[in-house]
Amino acid sequence: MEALAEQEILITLAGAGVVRGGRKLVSGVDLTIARGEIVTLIGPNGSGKSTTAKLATGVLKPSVGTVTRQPGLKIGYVPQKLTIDWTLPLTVERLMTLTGHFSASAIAAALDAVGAAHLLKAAVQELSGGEFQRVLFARAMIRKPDLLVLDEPVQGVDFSGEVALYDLVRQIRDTTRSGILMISHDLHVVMAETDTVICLNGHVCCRGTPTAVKNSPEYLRLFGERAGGALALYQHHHDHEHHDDGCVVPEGQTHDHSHGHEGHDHVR
Ligand SMILES: Nc1ncnc2c1ncn2[C@@H]1O[C@H](COP(=O)(O)OP(=O)(O)OP(=O)(O)O)[C@@H](O)[C@H]1O
Repeated sequence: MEALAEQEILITLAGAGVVRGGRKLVSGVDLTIARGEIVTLIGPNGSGKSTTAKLATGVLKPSVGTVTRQPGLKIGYVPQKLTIDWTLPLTVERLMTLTGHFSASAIAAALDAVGAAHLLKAAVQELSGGEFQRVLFARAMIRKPDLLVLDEPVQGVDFSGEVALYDLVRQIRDTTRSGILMISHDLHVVMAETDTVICLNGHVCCRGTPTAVKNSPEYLRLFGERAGGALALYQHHHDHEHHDDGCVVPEGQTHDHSHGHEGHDHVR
């Protein structure tokens, strides 16, 4: 992340809370999301992750505190579940146009950006979990959002698919410079590239970099027994270089703009 003064803040929640039927669903939430920042919400079931995301996106209004969004902010949303009539045939191409009219070239570009260009004519019913998530990413990104909200992006995806999807999230952040708000329903796995983890338990229990949260007494108190004291960080290191368009430079070729990357492993 850039220095604080240079950050373009997209959304600010200040002391925000939601009360329903006299009950506080979530309270006292302070958070900002800046352009190019990845913020991940974690917490047990019912701790207020979805409610906080809804406050940020404007689906819910705060009962207490304030929520400020940059004027004209465009938000792309990747839902946790999509209600589809699985008995009706539906191609990826058609799914992309269900919620808006987009040109064939815009659809092709959005699918290409998530590595799913070849799936244009595929039946949605026949996609793997990881392919389906990629198509949902493309569907959210086709509007070129300033902020992408991902509700459990790796749900129903096996480990190698999970690694690839986290890579894709990082790549989307790097290429589009959108802000990313991620809800992780898995308590213990957070993308290491997350700039800020916010751990909720009806209120903000702790926050910081993944490493800071992993070591914080509040996190250990909240999840210690179940988590075995470990917040697993998915990490990405490079031993390859990228062209300016993000493509990997083939082995044996050189690229002027060295990224200074070292080592390549995926750890979680
Ligand atoms: N519209 C609503 N009216 C009343 N209570 C609600 C409403 N929406 C959510 N809640 C309650 O608010 C609390 C926070 O819910 P929320 O969905 O934000 O949690 P979460 O952390 O996203 O949970 P999960 O991991 O289970 O999805 C829960 O106790 C939930 O039952």
